[in-house]
Amino acid sequence: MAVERTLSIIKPDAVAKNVIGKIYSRFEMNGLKIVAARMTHLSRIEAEGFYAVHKERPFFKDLVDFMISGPVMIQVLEGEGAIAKNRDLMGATDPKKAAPGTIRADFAESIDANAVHGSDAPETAAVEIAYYFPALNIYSR
Ligand SMILES: Nc1ncnc2c1ncn2[C@@H]1O[C@H](COP(=O)(O)OP(=O)(O)OP(=O)(O)O)[C@@H](O)[C@H]1O
Repeated sequence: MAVERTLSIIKPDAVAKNVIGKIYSRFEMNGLKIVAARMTHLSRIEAEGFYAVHKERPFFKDLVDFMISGPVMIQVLEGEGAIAKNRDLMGATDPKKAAPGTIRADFAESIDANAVHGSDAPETAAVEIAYYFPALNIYSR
């Protein structure tokens, strides 16, 4: 399987719960390396731009309001099959439907406050990584 990179965001609910380290452990224990990371408090413009594909969806305003409600931790994960592996570790979007042992089953409260984001395909991973990290700030390992 090819080595890939994917964009991960630990959302405001999980940052507020103080579980960044626990989530990072899951990445590391499953062969995903953190090759770039940054804590930030997104502006409304940044969050709207990031989720632009969802702008016609009924939940768009709530999603943006939530993403700017507190600091987030944004990272690039690298590893074999990193995109699918991260999605597996995250679990289903709705934590009530997420498999036991996944990040969302263990740390998320609701479909809005669902602890993490992860890119869903190579094309979106490339766009999302470029959105938050200039290439020169990512270290190959
Ligand atoms: N029906 C919904 N009601 C409220 N919020 C929703 C709903 N569907 C999705 N969302 C929110 O919008 C985010 C993006 O939706 P998407 O369908 O891309 O989910 P995802 O791919 O599982 O999650 P993410 O893109 O955050 O990794 C979700 O993580 C969730 O927080």
